[in-house]
Amino acid sequence: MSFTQVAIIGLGLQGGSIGLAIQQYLPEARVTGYDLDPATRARATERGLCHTVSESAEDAVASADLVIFCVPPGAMGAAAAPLRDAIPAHCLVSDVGSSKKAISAALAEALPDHLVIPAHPVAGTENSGPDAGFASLFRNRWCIVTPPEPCDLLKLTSLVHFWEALGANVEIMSAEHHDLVLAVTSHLPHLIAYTIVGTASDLEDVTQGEVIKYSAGGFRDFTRIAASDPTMWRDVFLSNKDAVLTMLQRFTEDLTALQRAIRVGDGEQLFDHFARTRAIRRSIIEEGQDDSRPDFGRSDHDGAARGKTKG
Ligand SMILES: NC(=O)c1ccc[n+]([C@@H]2O[C@H](COP(=O)([O-])OP(=O)(O)OC[C@H]3O[C@@H](n4cnc5c(N)ncnc54)[C@H](O)[C@@H]3O)[C@@H](O)[C@H]2O)c1
Ligand SMILES: O=C(O)C(=O)C[C@]1(C(=O)O)C=C[C@@H](O)C=C1
Repeated sequence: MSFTQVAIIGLGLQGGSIGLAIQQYLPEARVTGYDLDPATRARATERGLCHTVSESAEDAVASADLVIFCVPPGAMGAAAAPLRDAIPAHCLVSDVGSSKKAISAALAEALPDHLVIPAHPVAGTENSGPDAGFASLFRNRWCIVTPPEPCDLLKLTSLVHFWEALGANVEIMSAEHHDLVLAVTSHLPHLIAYTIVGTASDLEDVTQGEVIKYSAGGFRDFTRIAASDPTMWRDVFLSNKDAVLTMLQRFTEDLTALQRAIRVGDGEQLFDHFARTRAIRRSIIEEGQDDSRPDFGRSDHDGAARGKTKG
């Protein structure tokens, strides 16, 4: 079974990219959308992110067979609850939230009469809002699906096929496992970037502006990540608190070990550690997951995707 009427709630980076990707890769499907922000709805209409941008969420979902919530993690429940009666009974509900356990619970509570199969496309940029989306965002990227137990196998298969049609490689796992893995591969790196950029900025008083002025490659990479949307990332950390704190504890211990190696002059430990991490980077590139190459997976990127950072 393939979806013929997809409704997207939230028309920023993720919602806009899904809308454009459906129009490009699933031309037989119709896509409707809604965003709480009237300016975003207007811009979504101008950019053609959906076939129809509705003036109410109820209208957007009225004849949907798939509804995807693409709002910040902390807004999922509030966006879904008023739609309990408006979403057709047979319609599958999903989302794209960056954490899964808390969001799955919020959606299940808001929509107790519907089947909710949460998902997380591990694909994004530091940009947000209706100008940020592009059709090829999901190509060659992972999309992690975290079905409830038990789960309607036909609907699960349809959701997997949907993401594959948009170009993603789909992996299925539990919400708990997702949250642990993403805490270390995505959430912690963002926390580190937010910290180092804040620290460097605070140090500006001491260095009279030189930290920012002379910052080259390494720091610039951190500033890209630290420009990510504050609302979304506040919600990510609050909704994946336990896993992030577990990983942060481990990270702090490892950092302290390196700190000690520097203090006692243990060059061998430093060299061994850096050699190991360099090998990890190289294996990522060999697996074709390096997105530092220009236009990787973004060949039909329409230029608007590097839209301004919101927030
Ligand atoms: N940005 C990324 O790199 C990335 C990657 C994967 C998943 N995600 C997840 O995708 C979701 C959306 O992120 P994004 O980057 O597209 O954010 P975004 O800020 O670009 O878009 C979110 C949109 O949701 C709208 N919104 C907020 N509350 C709403 C409500 N109650 N009803 C309708 N619309 C509402 C906002 O007006 C905004 O336009 C988040 O849950 C995030 O965790 C983000
Ligand atoms: O490429 C980036 O800018 C991202 O931060 C994307 C990224 C990630 O950490 O990999 C961010 C959050 C997500 O939920 C998924 C993807």
